[in-house]
Amino acid sequence: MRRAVTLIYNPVAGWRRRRKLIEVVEAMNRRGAIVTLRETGGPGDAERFAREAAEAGGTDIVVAAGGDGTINEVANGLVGSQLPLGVIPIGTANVLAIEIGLPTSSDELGALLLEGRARAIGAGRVNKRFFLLWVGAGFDGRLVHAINPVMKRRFGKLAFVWAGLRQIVFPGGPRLRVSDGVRDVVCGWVVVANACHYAGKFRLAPSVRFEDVGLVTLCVPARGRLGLVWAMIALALGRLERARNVDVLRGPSIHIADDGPDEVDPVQVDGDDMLTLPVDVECWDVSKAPQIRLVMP
Ligand SMILES: Nc1ncnc2c1ncn2[C@@H]1O[C@H](COP(=O)(O)OP(=O)(O)OP(=O)(O)O)[C@@H](O)[C@H]1O
Repeated sequence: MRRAVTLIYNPVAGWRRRRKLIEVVEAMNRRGAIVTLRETGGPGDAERFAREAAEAGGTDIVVAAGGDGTINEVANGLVGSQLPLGVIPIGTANVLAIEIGLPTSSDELGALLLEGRARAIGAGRVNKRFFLLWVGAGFDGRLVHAINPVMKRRFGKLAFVWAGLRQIVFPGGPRLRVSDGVRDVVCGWVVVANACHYAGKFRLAPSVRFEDVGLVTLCVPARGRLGLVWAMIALALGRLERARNVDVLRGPSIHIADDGPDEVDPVQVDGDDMLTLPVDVECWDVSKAPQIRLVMP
């Protein structure tokens, strides 16, 4: 059983879910764990805290308490160490928690973090940075870039809906060129997925299982209003991956670039506005080192 827990907490993640965090910490304390809390003050802190915990030693697990962006940072900080990564999902969308089926009961989650098995997971790398869920450009890169953090904190998922509607009403995103070395596709929205779920419980890529090796790249034509509305409906129905006008690439390395005039095109990584085009994405399966070890049910 793990006893020494480093808890990296993002106080601005999520939407009124602090109660959940307290309950899980209490559940771990009841089982004899000693929890050291580190609160982030801005982007980059979670990754640095995780790296410091790994270098200092004396901790059995590093737990990310926040949303998918915080988990991404902690995972990147732990890469190369043998320390397991645990998750307390208190973010806005919490897609990783849905994907791996984390228990919703705080007591069960506390027990899992201390006693659950840590498994090496397949992931992806984008411009040498690890991601667990997806990399997106075009429609969702712009959407995440446009989200106002104050609105997100205040209105939670509604902030995404609002930003999405704005993208649909005022379309005109970049033309993207996506290549896996074999095929070259031009589209308006691309998502490279290591997970099935997307933006909550939507099933973006039903053929992907988080536990399995491999990335799936969906190239969606959506640029104009009608195309975007169609893509949202297909996403809501879980049909995007199988739609006839969506090109699906399964190669292990993907290059994404702007096909139009020079613009700065934002790229979302695990739901955070993190990079700009062009990007190189590669599959990082469990046979490669270093690894990320995640505590999963
Ligand atoms: N004290 C802070 N002030 C402002 N931003 C912070 C602070 N600490 C961390 N951040 C940044 O907050 C961003 C959002 O965090 P995170 O993704 O975990 O939450 P979320 O967006 O609410 O959840 P989700 O990704 O599940 O929708 C991250 O990019 C992180 O770097």
